[in-house]
Amino acid sequence: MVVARSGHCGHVMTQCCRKLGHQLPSTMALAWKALLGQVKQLIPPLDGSLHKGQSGRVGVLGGALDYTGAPYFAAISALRFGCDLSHVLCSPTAAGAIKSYSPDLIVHPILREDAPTEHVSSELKSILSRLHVLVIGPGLGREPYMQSFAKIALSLAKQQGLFVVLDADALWLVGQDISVVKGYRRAVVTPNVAEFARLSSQLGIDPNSPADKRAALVSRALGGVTVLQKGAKDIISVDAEHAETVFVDVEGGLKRCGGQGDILSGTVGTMLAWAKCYEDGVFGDKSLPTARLPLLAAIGGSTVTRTASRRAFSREGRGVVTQDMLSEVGKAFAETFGEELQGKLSSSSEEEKMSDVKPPKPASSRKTTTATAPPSPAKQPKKVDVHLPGPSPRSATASTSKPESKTGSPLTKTNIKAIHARSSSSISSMKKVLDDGASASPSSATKKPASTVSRKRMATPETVDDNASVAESSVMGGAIRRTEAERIEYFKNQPDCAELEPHSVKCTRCNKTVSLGRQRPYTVKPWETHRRKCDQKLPAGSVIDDSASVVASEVQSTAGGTPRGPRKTAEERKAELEADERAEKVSPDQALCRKCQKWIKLSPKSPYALANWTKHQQSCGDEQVSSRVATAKRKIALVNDAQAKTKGPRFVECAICKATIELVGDQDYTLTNWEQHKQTCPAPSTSKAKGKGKNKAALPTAASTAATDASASRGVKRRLEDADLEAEDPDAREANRPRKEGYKPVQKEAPGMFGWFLMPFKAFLTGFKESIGDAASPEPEQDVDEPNEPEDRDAHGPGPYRAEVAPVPEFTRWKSWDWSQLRCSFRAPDY
Ligand SMILES: NC(=O)C1=CN([C@@H]2O[C@H](COP(=O)(O)OP(=O)(O)OC[C@H]3O[C@@H](n4cnc5c(N)ncnc54)[C@H](OP(=O)(O)O)[C@@H]3O)[C@@H](O)[C@H]2O)[C@@H](O)CC1
Ligand SMILES: Nc1ncnc2c1ncn2[C@@H]1O[C@H](COP(=O)(O)OP(=O)(O)OP(=O)(O)O)[C@@H](O)[C@H]1O
Repeated sequence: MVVARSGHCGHVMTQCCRKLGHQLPSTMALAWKALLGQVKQLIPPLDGSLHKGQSGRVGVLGGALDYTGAPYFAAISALRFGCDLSHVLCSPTAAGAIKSYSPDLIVHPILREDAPTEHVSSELKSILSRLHVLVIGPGLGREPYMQSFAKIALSLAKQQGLFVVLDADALWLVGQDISVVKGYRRAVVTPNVAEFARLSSQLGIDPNSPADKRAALVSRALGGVTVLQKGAKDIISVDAEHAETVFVDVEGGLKRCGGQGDILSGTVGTMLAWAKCYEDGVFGDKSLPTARLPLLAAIGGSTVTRTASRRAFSREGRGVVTQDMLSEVGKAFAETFGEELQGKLSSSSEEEKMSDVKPPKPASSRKTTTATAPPSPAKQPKKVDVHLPGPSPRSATASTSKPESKTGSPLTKTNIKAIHARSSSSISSMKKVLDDGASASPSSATKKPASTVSRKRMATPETVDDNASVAESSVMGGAIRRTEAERIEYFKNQPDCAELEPHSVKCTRCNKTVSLGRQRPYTVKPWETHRRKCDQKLPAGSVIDDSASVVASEVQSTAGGTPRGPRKTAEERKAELEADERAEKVSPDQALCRKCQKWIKLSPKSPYALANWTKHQQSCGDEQVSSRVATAKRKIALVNDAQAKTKGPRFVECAICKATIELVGDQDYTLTNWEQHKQTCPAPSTSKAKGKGKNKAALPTAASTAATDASASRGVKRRLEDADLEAEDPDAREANRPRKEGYKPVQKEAPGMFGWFLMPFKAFLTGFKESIGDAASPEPEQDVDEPNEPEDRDAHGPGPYRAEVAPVPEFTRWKSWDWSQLRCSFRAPDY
């Protein structure tokens, strides 16, 4: 492993060759571990706390007639790596095959060669809005229509701020038009040898430049896009404000069967999906700067993919195929990041499961010949005993009662030292990591699982990091001791501190006095603990560690937060609230949210307190949650709109004038244009259609609209077309219609005395006959509008489907009733 990192004004390069294994200077090993530790911070906890989708929703765009394996490999490896949902967006020519490979994949055959671009675009937009990352390229091919859809998808992904991986034929697209990705730093390109050579020459990179610097040059030429140059060693480089290059030469398999690059794109994709969740605050502490997330994701994906390749090759040797790698991905993950991150239940059954994750057999007992894969000590599975990544502040807080962080890293004093070795700011270079790491003894860095001793220690502020700086503790729970003067200085630099006393300090944020303990003056730990709690109570966007950490400020800038300066006065808060466009009305103790029209209570104590408001805006502005409900409501409105003949998320066809109205807006089913059209349509209202003859045929019923809704855009046939309605009695569907002139009331004689007596029994019999008739009616089903496919119902929720009532049998049928039929009809159905 070689890690190089350079700033603009200097160049720091440290070599750490993993091939030397135990001979490595401990500092080098620690550098790699520190890097992996940062990667680990992107791994979501596997403790049941997250719901479906929060561990990543990955999309793979690719798959045409020739290539069905590539998108499958990418999408399934994303799942095997640990994402929750994996979608494939492909051509219908590939969809059937991909679906048949795995029921775990969600396959959207939307890239139809003959489909209007705007329809595909609208469908892409809808799907992309549900993803965390889009991998473009595996099996994409170079047919113009696939390339053009890929271009649209990339542009939509950029609009939505998605992370993207560009692989295989998507790199062809990039080569044709560099501007599609230039400057988009949430992209990772993963060229193989041939693709890299092509891309470099397209970008005008000097072919005589040093081979290990070319990835950086490509990254720079692409405006800071992360480059993962695949090869005997993977070179991962980003060259933007800060330049960083990481060489991953973790041992891979010896066979280069096709599809391994697709696996890599899937694993990097999942890491990026996690990065998105991390960035959104779903888990973790947001301490990693956004700018580094693609690089870290690439390191994680590359390391695990190569390890999976090695494991599969160890099993199968020359006969290895890419499919063999799939079952190794999870194990390679455990090998890379530690088994505890692969998920552990407390039950013994689960321990059995985890015991499957065995290190490969010693070389002598491996299937592969030792001649082709001679194992060296360094090539033994890497056992990550040291957990360098800092637990999130939350986990660290929790550690008093629970010795392991959320991500499972045991918190020992050794670890804390090692954790401290990790750079806490983007200014600090890998050199700092190495220097710090050097001070930690290698033996201590490689042993000691979490012990009760360390747990106990963790619980005692004095013995742990009562003096750690906020930057250090928030990032890694560091442990350094400071003099009293330094501690006082530390408090002075805290923007939320007031009324500092040796054993107490006031938090201006919550107005509480925080006790600093009696043991030592100006102890930092209790204050930090308080701050973390205080931070958690406030929305994530405003939880900014403004203690001068560049990391924090970078995170803050990406989270769109504003730094917390000195406490604002009521006047200032009022001004801020009034200037906030999202607030329609403002009063000292409440504000009306323009978006959801709810009054948000501020604080009864302090006027114009902003915490609740900010909190509300976060959830109200949460596209994922609220917009889905709103979209569903708009869709239902459209489904029940008789004037909407066919409809999709981005268009409606008017049943009257047959015009197709484009639904323009950020969200699907934005009905503004449609409502406008209804106002101006030649025969706009439903009432006109009713009974007047000329327009009525154009209006399908709500029921038929519902039945055809989701299928309409997908070309599924509709049953009740206009023609059917025309044939029907025009009045047949009106509930209350006036009697016509020809109406004659039914003439019936009044029953006699005995008749009155029998009446209830007759009524009962009639009802009974009818119900039997319904149940046993041998009539075949007639022209029943099939409800939407179950898939559609699942996707869009229940709609107003038409209830079909079987025709009531005639009395003649009752007369010739065969009781044996009755018995049959009541038999439980034979499934
Ligand atoms: N099962 C499936 O469905 C799979 C589908 N796949 C999909 O296929 C599509 C095309 O992808 P591709 O990489 O095969 O490019 P392609 O244009 O055929 O290669 C052009 C020429 O470049 C060279 N060359 C390639 N790689 C090289 C290397 N690493 N190192 C050195 N040279 C290398 C080599 O030329 P040579 O020099 O050997 O003549 C090769 O003939 C893409 O969509 C991909 O996703 C694959 O993922 C595999 C599994
Ligand atoms: N010589 C090598 N030794 C070890 N690992 C390698 C070597 N070359 C590539 N790899 C690894 O194999 C994986 C796929 O790289 P490769 O160059 O085969 O991609 P690709 O050609 O795009 O694959 P695909 O066949 O899916 O298109 C990467 O993880 C890479 O690290």
